[in-house]
Amino acid sequence: MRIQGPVHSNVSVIRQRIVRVPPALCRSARGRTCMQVSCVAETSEAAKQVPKPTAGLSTGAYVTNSFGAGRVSRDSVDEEDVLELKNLRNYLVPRDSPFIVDNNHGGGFVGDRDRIRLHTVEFESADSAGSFCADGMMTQGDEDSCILLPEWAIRCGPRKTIYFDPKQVSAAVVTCGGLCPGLNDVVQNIVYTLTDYGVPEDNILGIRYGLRGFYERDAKPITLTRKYVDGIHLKGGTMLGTSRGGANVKEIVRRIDLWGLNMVFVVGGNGGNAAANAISDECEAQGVVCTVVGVPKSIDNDILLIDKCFGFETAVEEAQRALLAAKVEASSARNGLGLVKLMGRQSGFIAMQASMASGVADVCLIPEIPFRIDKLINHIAAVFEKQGHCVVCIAEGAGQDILLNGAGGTDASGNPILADIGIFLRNEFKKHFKGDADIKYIDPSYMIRSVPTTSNDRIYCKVLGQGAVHGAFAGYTDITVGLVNTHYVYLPIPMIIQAPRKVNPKGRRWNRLIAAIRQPDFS
Ligand SMILES: Nc1ncnc2c1ncn2[C@@H]1O[C@H](COP(=O)(O)OP(=O)(O)OP(=O)(O)O)[C@@H](O)[C@H]1O
Ligand SMILES: O=P(O)(O)OC[C@H]1O[C@](O)(CO)[C@@H](O)[C@@H]1O
Repeated sequence: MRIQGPVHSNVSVIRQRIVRVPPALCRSARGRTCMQVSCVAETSEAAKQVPKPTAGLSTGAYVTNSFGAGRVSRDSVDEEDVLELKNLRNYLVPRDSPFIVDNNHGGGFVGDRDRIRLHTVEFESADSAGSFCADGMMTQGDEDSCILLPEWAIRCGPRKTIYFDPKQVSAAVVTCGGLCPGLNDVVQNIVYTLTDYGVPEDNILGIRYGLRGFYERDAKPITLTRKYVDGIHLKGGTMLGTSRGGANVKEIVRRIDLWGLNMVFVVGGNGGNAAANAISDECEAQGVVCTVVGVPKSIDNDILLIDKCFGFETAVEEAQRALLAAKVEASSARNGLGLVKLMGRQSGFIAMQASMASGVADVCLIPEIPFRIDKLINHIAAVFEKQGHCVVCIAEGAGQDILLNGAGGTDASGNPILADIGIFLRNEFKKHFKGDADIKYIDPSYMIRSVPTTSNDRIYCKVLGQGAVHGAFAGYTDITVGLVNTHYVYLPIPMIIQAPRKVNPKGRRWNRLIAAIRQPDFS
């Protein structure tokens, strides 16, 4: 549907204002400055200086910084202390959900004001581990990048009132970026849920080979019927195909308009969600009424706020197998050194979790924490001394600063092309230990991300696929769906794409690992 003039989505006005946050919120960040939200020191004098909410800004309402938001008061939470979502409801006609006849199979519905708490831990003091940025999220893995968040996020799920006539829906599904276990599962469940609502099968398009498939002549979209997607979850990869680059947003929106699409589902990572956001903005600018919903996919697990991305658990399962193989090889040789390189361009979640899960890693190196080769080699020598062999796990993005000839440049999507730290380390180890160590190097990267999902991930993908469609029928746009604090929520895309999520070097998870493997500081 096209309307005259730009679409002004029915989002309540977001007030661009930087606030001084009252002391209660700064308990864990005493005296520090949070990014874009200045925290007031915890003194009564400072407390007096906290400005009163201005007219129109009700107590407990939230105020935004770049996109995140700072709570005004913990004690006066009201409906507005929530991560707001854009919607197109002003341009759509509300109607009953088709599932209302049997009360959604007896299971009931989710209300628009159902919400999930974002701040779940109450810390005793600023000394408690993880207390810094307790009421927000860190975008850079360091303390200065803390962005405060409101108290609540809107709950994901089916609504009693929907804003599209299912018979009039024309939808498209696209997968983009690198592979990740579960892509097919998500596509399948989007198709199943759309047709459950009553969307005609002929009206569901699968876009081929990523975003370029919207407009490239040699990759025509396919029609996604239930039969077509039956059983695709048993295979790895994506039956739609994927690619990097090719995000010509104007051209994409031209096709959306031409084909009369009113729902677009983008299954992608930080890049794919940035594309979804750009498409949503362009639709708005061109007056094209089309809801754009992201499903966050990242084998690196680097999406802000989301507990874990789909496919990540499967990836860890596969990755730890490589570590187990390295252990067998290493422990069968005198001074055996098993070196495993895992994916993780900017975030070391796979390496950290696989190291922890395997129980065999002696060293784990991740992009977030710099290391010195001499210190690393000294430690490996000490491990040889103690147990006769050593297993080292390294994320591909680790140690880029020490590589003499970085690969440089960017891929078609603008992601940095990394130099191969695995090969580099193997050569350094060979140079140093000469014949005194038996080095086995394993790089299972593409094997890990090409497998089908484990059962937990399969279930997760089902919920995400269903949730994405429920969100679209609810009239929301520019949203993504994910698990946050173990509940399913809708999040505004601009909030999650501010930066890739990183391992917190001072967080409990990393701390647990280095304590378990007795890893010293290599910096
Ligand atoms: N800022 C952006 N605006 C519009 N499109 C973008 C933007 N960033 C990336 N894209 C597009 O989104 C698509 C996916 O991006 P990218 O290749 O970076 O993978 P991703 O979605 O981040 O997944 P992965 O985690 O596998 O890297 C590409 O087609 C890319 O051109
Ligand atoms: O070789 P490709 O397909 O560009 O993907 C490699 C990248 O994709 C990811 O799997 C996900 O972003 C990274 O870990 C990795 O660096």
